[in-house]
Amino acid sequence: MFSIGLTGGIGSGKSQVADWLAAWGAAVIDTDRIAHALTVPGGAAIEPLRAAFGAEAIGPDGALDRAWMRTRAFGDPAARRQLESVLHPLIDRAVRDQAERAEGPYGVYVVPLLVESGRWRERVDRICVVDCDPETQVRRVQARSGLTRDTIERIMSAQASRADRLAAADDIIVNDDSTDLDTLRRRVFQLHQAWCDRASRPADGRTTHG
Ligand SMILES: CC(C)(COP(=O)(O)OP(=O)(O)OC[C@H]1O[C@@H](n2cnc3c(N)ncnc32)[C@H](O)[C@@H]1O)[C@@H](O)C(=O)NCCC(=O)NCCS
Ligand SMILES: Nc1ncnc2c1ncn2[C@@H]1O[C@H](COP(=O)(O)OP(=O)(O)OP(=O)(O)O)[C@@H](O)[C@H]1O
Repeated sequence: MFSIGLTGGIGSGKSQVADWLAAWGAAVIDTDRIAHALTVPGGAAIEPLRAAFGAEAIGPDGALDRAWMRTRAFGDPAARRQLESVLHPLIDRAVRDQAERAEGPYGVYVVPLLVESGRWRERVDRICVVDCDPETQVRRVQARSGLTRDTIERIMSAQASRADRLAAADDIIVNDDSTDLDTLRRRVFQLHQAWCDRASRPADGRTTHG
């Protein structure tokens, strides 16, 4: 299936873009959602995380204590690597399972750490970056979650720079401070049409008429 890797920094607007693409029929596989599903009570990552980080990592309800883990993961690179070494193989397996069942004109993998991981370039046909200035990222995430500026900046500094992300992009969706939701939706719809068109052509890119 023709596939897009959709990425962008925290608060750039990936989920908003992915929600529209899913509503228009694309097969969306979201690694953030998978990561959340793995860490609910009884999720496949709970016992491995308890073993790696101790009982404190798991809340009284049996779910990952996200605030506890956020403080560790974005305060200490070694803790973040340990968390990723537990979660990323499980996320990868779930992505492959979902991809086998995916149906639609094309597939979209939503991957916050796509540029950072380096493994996605050969797995997707195009990389699409949702681009946003850092100040707008902070403002949006504060409005959405109430996290402090300091925490948001720590998360941003654990991610690829805006320049590195843009350098990896085949397609760019501008979603900066001056972009309202209607404008964003129009930009995303144009790309959706281009991808549907591209996906319906043979792999060598030729179009057959008549
Ligand atoms: C540390 C955790 C518990 C914090 O949970 P919290 O509910 O605060 O954040 P949430 O999971 O909704 O992530 C919000 C955003 O943070 C960023 N982020 C998450 N994990 C990472 C990471 N390892 N490195 C850099 N940025 C990250 C992404 O932009 C993500 O969209 C959580 O982010 C987590 O489990 N991360 C490890 C899994 C992972 O690497 N996920 C990202 C891609 S699959
Ligand atoms: N152009 C826009 N105008 C107004 N609000 C927006 C715009 N783009 C995104 N938002 C809002 O900003 C917040 C962040 O967007 P979204 O959750 O889609 O980002 P994300 O890239 O998925 O973030 P994360 O990496 O944290 O998962 C959301 O509350 C979303 O509704």
